Amino acid sequence: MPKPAVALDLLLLPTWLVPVEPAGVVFKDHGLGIRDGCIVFIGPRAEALKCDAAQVRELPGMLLSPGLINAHGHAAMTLFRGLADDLPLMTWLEQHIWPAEAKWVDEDFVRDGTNLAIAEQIKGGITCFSDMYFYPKIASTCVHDSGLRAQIAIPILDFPIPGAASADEAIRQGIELFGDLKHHPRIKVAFGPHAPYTVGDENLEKIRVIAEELDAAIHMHVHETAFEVQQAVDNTGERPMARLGRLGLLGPRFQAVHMTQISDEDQALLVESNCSVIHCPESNLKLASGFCPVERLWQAGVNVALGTDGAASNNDLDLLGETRTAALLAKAVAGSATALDAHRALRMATLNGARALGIDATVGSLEVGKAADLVAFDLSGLAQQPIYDPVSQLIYATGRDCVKHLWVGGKPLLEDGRLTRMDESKLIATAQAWGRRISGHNE
Ligand SMILES: CSC[C@H]1O[C@@H](n2cnc3c(O)ncnc32)[C@H](O)[C@@H]1O
Ligand SMILES: [Zn+2]
Repeated sequence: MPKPAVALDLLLLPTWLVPVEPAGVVFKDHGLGIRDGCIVFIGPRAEALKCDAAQVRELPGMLLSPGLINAHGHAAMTLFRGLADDLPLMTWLEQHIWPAEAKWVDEDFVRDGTNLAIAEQIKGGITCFSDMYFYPKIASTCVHDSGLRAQIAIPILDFPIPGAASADEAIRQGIELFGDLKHHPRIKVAFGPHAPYTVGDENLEKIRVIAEELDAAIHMHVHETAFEVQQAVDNTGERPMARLGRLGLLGPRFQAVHMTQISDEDQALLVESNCSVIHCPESNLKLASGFCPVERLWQAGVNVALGTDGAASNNDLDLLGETRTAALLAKAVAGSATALDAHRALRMATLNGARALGIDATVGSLEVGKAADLVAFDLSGLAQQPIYDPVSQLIYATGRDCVKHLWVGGKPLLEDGRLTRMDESKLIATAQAWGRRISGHNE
């Protein structure tokens, strides 16, 4: 008896298929089949063509990979892009960004800024992002409407913030949003204590208890600069990582963003507790914050994911570019050209991000059974020729302008470089109107 043909909604036939898992593999002339939003088939082209596909899409000259995962950012800060450049972290935050946020951030700002960030990220090959910003309920509505996947981290500080008069209020809102979105297929809610220098022990303990009860992730800026660590040691005699360990916050659900300062004791804590580190190399470079020792962490077994940080400290949400920066910087920091090779860099931008966000059973690699979160990069242009290793070409010689198509859960959000659900000219006009208002040029 001949086997019945596999039924597919969509069959994709790229020149190269990079599954990320197994590591280091490139399949040439293979097909990937999607049914009900999931990957149900991966195999040689000849086998793929035997499937019973409702739609077949040839992708000549294209590399199909898992969608990129931007594991740290502040989406609505796109509207502050370029507002305060070339400054160190604390001057940038205390003298420019926090006053601007106090003046401008409201629900409309977050809606417009988040939609702009979502569109930029889709066009850049990102299928999932982590957001940590004010009015998280608004951001989650934007994500829901867009079709993208996201982790929404509830911002918590010891002082009032836009949308929450106290840390207790922010935590209450977080619990409510967590409950509302518990069964959402694309959105996960996490808790986002801002940083060790803005959240005291009392609130950190509350967050630990609630995150434990809900099995929720904790997403936090940690050890971003040497100044942060030195100030904590001077004031308390304890490094922030040691403090977080003592308070019981560290564990596999803990996402430590930045980590440019890592002593042997800090590294041991990361390894023992199985935390993820989220590396934001361009923000760290631009604010002169320091260098995360990515290769050392990777060799020690720490899961290192990648983030852009907000557009006010980067100044773009280009995770492909960020991956290139990470790969180059890792070599300089390790003093070794073999550090973070192109294949591992792509893994960091995909599967490691999924693992950090606790969604690696669903996304992060091209495997049968996972959701069809995919990006197709066009490598047929002259700047990519000739092609010896398509992954090397993607990381070292390709820009986000080569992103052609993108799917989340099998749904197309980008077709031939065009957004399918968002109006690009409206997004640009809205951002420009905010720019005129913020810069005081609003006649
Ligand atoms: C509570 S999250 C939003 C809060 O964080 C600020 N922020 C943006 N980028 C950074 C960074 O790199 N380090 C510390 N804080 C940052 C943002 O402006 C909001 O106030
Ligand atoms: Zn940040």
